[in-house]
Parts: sequence; C-alpha cells; structure tokens
Amino acid sequence: MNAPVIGRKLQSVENGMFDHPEFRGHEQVVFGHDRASGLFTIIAVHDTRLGPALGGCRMWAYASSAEALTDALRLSRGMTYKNALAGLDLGGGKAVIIGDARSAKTPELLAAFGAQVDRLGGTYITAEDVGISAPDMEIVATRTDHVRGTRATGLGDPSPYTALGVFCGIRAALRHRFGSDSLEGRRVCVKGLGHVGMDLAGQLHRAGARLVLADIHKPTLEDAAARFGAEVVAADAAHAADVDVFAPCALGAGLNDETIPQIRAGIVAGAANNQLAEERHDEALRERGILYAPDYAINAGGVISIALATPGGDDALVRSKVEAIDETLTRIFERAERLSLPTQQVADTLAEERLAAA
Ligand SMILES: NC(=O)c1ccc[n+]([C@@H]2O[C@H](COP(=O)([O-])OP(=O)(O)OC[C@H]3O[C@@H](n4cnc5c(N)ncnc54)[C@H](O)[C@@H]3O)[C@@H](O)[C@H]2O)c1
Repeated sequence: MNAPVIGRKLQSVENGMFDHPEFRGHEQVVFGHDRASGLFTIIAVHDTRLGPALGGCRMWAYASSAEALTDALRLSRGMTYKNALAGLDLGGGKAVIIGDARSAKTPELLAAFGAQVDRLGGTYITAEDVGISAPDMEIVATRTDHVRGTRATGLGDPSPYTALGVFCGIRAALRHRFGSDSLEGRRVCVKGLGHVGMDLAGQLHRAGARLVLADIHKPTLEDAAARFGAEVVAADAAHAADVDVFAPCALGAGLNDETIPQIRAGIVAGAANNQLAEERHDEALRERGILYAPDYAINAGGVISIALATPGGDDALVRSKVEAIDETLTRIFERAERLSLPTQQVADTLAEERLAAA
C-alpha cells in the first residue's frame, strides 16, 4: 500500500467517526502512524468503566483504512461485552495494524506499535490476535508495559484455556437441555481442528463423546479422525450433521439463513468468534428450538487466561475462572428460557447490567 494514500483516507474517515455505523459510544479512537517503520494502526478503546481496555492486536491486509476502522470499532465493543460477562475487571479495546502480516511485519513496525500503545498510558492493554504471534508481542513489550500474554506476564498460548471453557460450556448446555452433562455416548460435531478445535476434540473424546469432525485441511482431519476414532464430514455439511451438539471452531458467520434451517443438533456451542451472520440469527436459532451458547460467553477462556495469569504462577486460579463459564452460561440459558428470549440477547443484557453497575 502507498503510505500517503492511506494517510489521506484515514483523514477522511476520521472526520466521519461519530456518524460511523459501528460507532457505539467509543471512548477513544486513536489513529497512529510511524514514518520510519511504515506503521498504520488504529486503536479503539470502547469502554473503561470496569477497568483498562484489554483486547488483542490484529494485523490484516485491509482493503481500505475505512475497513480497518470498522473492524477496530466492532471488535473493541465485542471485547467490552466479553470481558464484562467473563467477570473481569477490564474494559474493551482492540487495535488493528493495516498490512499483510506475512510481508509487512517487521521488528521496527512492532516496536513502533508498542510505542503507540504506550502513549495511551495504560488505557489500552494489548495482546496477540490474528496476524500477531506471541514472539511478536515480546517485541511490542520492549516499548510498553501495557501488554499481556508475553513470557513475563502470561501462561503462554491461550488456546487450551479457550478449549477448556468451550468444553465446560458444552456440558452446561447438555445439562440445561437434557438434565445431564454427561458426554458418554453424546454425538458432537467439531468443525475446525485448529488450536482450539483439536484440543476440544481431545477433551470430548476422553469424556466419552462420539465425534464427527470437519476441517478443510485434509491431513489434519485424517490425523484427528484416526486419533479419536471419529467420523468425518465435509466442511460445508458439518452444520447439518446428525449430532446432539454442533461446535463451530473455524471461522465466523457460519450461522445464517442458509445453514440454520439445516441444523439437526439441539445445541450449538463452539469457539468461533462472531458465529451469527447477523444479530437477528439468535432469534432464528431460538425459533427452531436450538440452544445456542453465545460465542463471546463460551470462548472467553483465552482472554481470562491472558487477563489473570501471573508470571510463573500456577494456573489453578485461571482454570477455576475458566470453568465458571459453565455457571455464566447456565444463568444465560435459564434467563433466556424464563423470558422467552434468544440467548445472545440475554448475554448482552447481563454484560450491560454489569457495566451499568460499575
Ligand atoms: N485461540 C483462541 O484462544 C481463541 C479464543 C477465542 C476465540 N477463538 C476463535 O475460535 C476459532 C478457532 O481459533 P483457533 O485459534 O483454533 O484457529 P486456528 O487458525 O488454529 O484453526 C482454525 C481451523 O479451522 C480450519 N478451517 C478454516 N476454515 C474452515 C472451514 N470453512 N471449514 C472447516 N474448517 C475450517 C482450519 O483449517 C484450522 O484447522 C476462531 O474463530 C477464533 O477467532 C479462538
């Protein structure tokens, strides 16, 4: 991308910030540029009523700076809700770096990003996200203390904690739906066998579940199927598998007008972010009698581990907080049933209640 062009586009977007469709009372949005390294970053602080805004930094080859702003606004608000519902004393924020992580990421650019974060004086705490790895965060940390998930502050890869939270969430959903959280003989379809999905599949297998697996990466799928004695299903048919639980652990927007009528599972509970293609799809799931575990409630294990880990500390506190996702989801399911509301709407309300009380 040509730097001066980006600069002009950012200027024009900034002028329209408060009219932006994704603007929802964000407290601060910072547009950062570093001439020497070519850094273009947007840091969005949505809400700090519960504490400093924690949220990852995403590096992506956005087609335009307007697209990057949209992502920063939307994702930072999502972090406010996720952190509030997870019971963390942290607000919501997110950073995006405009550029291709494979070709444009340099130590100088990461250090310059760290300097931008530092300028916010702790209002925003950064962590890894898509395109930014744990080693990258070590470089960011050379310029700011407002970083989590580094060797000095964390327990390492958050994915096992995310998987643990999803496993606990699936049990909560089973208990609510069937009166027993036993996985013995339950059929579960896991779509996406990456860092989270593979770990989750292992936990489900050990607990006695019968697995149906899907992934677009054939070697991964074949390896998992052999290890867990699982059936395989085509990735684009996974949502329609004849199972008790469908666990989407790949990309978002998988629950939409086309897929929802085809879902045979009574429960949808997985790690993927932004599973609903549109907000109204939570009601579509409810109408079909499908119990949906809101994505940001069930996949909060990773952020809990990032937020609460202490250097060299054991992970007992973190694990107990992650396991409490079971209770959070149970509250959501019970309230949704009592009020005949979709579960995502109830999750949003619970998060908003906590924010309002802060
Ligand atoms: N890693 C975490 O701690 C964490 C935390 C919260 C949310 N999430 C969300 O969980 C999801 C999985 O995260 P991850 O870290 O395991 O990612 P990952 O990149 O390690 O794994 C994703 C897997 O999904 C597969 N995949 C991609 N598209 C697919 C498709 N259309 N059909 C089937 N499989 C497909 C990939 O081949 C890969 O194996 C993402 O949506 C992520 O945003 C992850």
